[in-house]
Amino acid sequence: MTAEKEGQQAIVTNNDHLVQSDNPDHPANLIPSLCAKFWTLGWVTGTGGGASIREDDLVYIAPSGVQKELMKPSDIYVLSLAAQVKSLDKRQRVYLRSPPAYKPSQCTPLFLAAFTKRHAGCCIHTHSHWAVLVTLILERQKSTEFRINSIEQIKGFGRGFGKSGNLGYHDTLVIPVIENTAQEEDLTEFLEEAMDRYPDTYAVLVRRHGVYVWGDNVHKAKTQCESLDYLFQLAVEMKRLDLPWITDIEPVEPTASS
Ligand SMILES: CSC[C@@H](O)[C@@H](O)C(=O)COP(=O)(O)O
Ligand SMILES: [Zn+2]
Repeated sequence: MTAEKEGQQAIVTNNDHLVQSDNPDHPANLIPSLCAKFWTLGWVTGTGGGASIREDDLVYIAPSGVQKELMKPSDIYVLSLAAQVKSLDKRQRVYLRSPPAYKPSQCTPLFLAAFTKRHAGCCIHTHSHWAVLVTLILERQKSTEFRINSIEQIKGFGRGFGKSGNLGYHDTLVIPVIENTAQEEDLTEFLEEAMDRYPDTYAVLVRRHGVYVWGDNVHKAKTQCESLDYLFQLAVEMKRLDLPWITDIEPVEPTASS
C-alpha cells in the first residue's frame, strides 16, 4: 500500500503494535501527553509546533495539521532511521507504521536532522510567543544570533554535542536564528547549516515562526526547551526595561552593615 506523504510517495505497512503500550513513557503515549502539556504553555496551539521522539532506530512522529493537544497514540507514525538513511531517495520516507487518513508532520525532515546529525533522542518544535518575539527584536538589530549571559537558568543547557556537563553561570548561551521559509520542509537545509556552524547548539530559532530544541533524551529536550522559553520571556521583558542581554557588570559587593 502506498500513500501521498510530504508530497512524496511513502511505503506504508500497518505495524499497529509499534504504538500500543501500557507504559506512559512509551513514545507513542509520551508524544500526545507532552503535546497536551505544551499546548497549555502556548507552544503548540492552532496545530503549529510538535514533538518527535527517537528510540534506537525507531522515530515516532505526529500527524500534520491536527490539534496537537488532542492526539492519540494510534495517530502516531513510526519510521526506521536506518532504512531512511539507506534510502536512495532522501525525500521518500520509510514508514513502518502509518495511521490512516493523515499525513506526517511537515516538521519531519527537521526532526530527522536532529536525530541523524546530533543523535538526539527527542526534538521539540514550539511556536512560543517568546521565541517569535526574540526573533523580531533580533531582526530589528539585524542579528542572526540570540546571546545571553549571567542568568542562572543558562545552567539548564548542555555544553554541546559529545560534551559532558552543562553551561555555567558565567558562560554565554548562543542560539542561531534562521530565516523562515514558505514551506516548513524548506527550512531543513538552513537548520542543518546552523547545526554545522554552531556545533554546540541544542536549539535553532526560526524568524517569525518559533524554535526547534533537541536533547539526548526526552528529559533533556523538554528541560532545555523550558529553560530556553524562560530565557526568551526574560529577554523580552529585559528589552522592555532597556536592560542588556549581555553584561560584563562586576558582581555587586555586599556592603558592611552598620
Ligand atoms: C499553524 S500551521 C504550522 C505549520 O505550518 C508548521 O509550522 C508546524 O509547526 C506544524 O506542522 P505540522 O505539519 O502540523 O506538524
Ligand atoms: Zn512550525
